[in-house]
Amino acid sequence: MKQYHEALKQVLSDGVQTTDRTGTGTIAFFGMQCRYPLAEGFPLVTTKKLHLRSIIHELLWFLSGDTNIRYLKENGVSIWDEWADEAGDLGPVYGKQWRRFPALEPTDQTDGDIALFRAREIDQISDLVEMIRTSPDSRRLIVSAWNPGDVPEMALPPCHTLWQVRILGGKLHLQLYQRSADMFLGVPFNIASYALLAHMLAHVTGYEVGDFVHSIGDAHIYSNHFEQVQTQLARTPKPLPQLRITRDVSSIFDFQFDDFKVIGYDPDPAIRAPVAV
Ligand SMILES: Nc1nc(=O)c2c([nH]1)NC[C@@H]1CN(c3ccc(C(=O)N[C@@H](CCC(=O)O)C(=O)O)cc3)CN21
Ligand SMILES: O=c1ccn([C@H]2C[C@H](O)[C@@H](COP(=O)(O)O)O2)c(=O)[nH]1
Repeated sequence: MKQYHEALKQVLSDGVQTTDRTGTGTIAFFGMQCRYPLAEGFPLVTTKKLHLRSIIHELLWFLSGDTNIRYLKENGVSIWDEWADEAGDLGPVYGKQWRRFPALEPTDQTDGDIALFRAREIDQISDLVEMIRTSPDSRRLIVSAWNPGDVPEMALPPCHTLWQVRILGGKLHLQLYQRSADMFLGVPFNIASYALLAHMLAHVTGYEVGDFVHSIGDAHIYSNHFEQVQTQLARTPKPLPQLRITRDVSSIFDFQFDDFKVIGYDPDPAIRAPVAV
């Protein structure tokens, strides 16, 4: 995970102090890209202990189309608690947009001089897997969580905004555009989550895993994470663990928590930090 350490160092050295929505204050650097060749190992940060459990459950929850934190809570995952309402709802966030992106289809009917449209929902994940199978040379393999019409209804507008898959040389590559990145708390989760997604997609479509490319808009370190970042940067990254999918799964929606094993993860101790809400 040298790339992640380099990214933290770049924010510290080239970033600019700024205010932000949460009132915490950050050092921010705009526009960066890191590449993680997934064949070299699973990109799980080793210089602090990460809960892969939370990461796996969160991804399965996105893929199921759920936007209520009930499933996460039942599985001991608390990372979304601060943003949910009393009923546990987050509004039309990732799960909704990935699986049921709202769209309007024109009809040839009218009501007086008003044109009538039919409401439909686009399952971007099913469509993506289908497109990988039928047009593997496509440059249009895109999933968007950013839906301007729904943003006002969301507890938090999507940070991981849009991602693209590309099949090249028998390998499945995945690039994420993340508009806003909490480099200390969120980013280690985001890297592992999208690397896991690339493994899952490669598994169900029969490709080798290629690179995970992480493109970031606003890369920031919160002012109450500076000490933690120094502690982490003083540690030396260890060899990466390996991810094994232990069952032959044919649908992207059939994965279960127990299908994933991480071998050889030997992290340094966890580093606690407050999350900016
Ligand atoms: N400011 C901020 N940063 C984020 O990373 C973030 C948000 N807000 N809002 C929505 C989600 C929630 N995410 C979170 C929230 C908390 C942790 C966190 O506290 N991580 C701890 C412990 C995690 C655990 O319980 O497993 C860590 O040490 O990594 C991580 C990601 C990522 N996102
Ligand atoms: O997956 C995630 C989700 C959220 N974040 C961080 C990035 C920012 O620190 C906040 C969101 O605040 P905005 O004002 O909406 O940008 O959450 C993350 O890093 N990863």
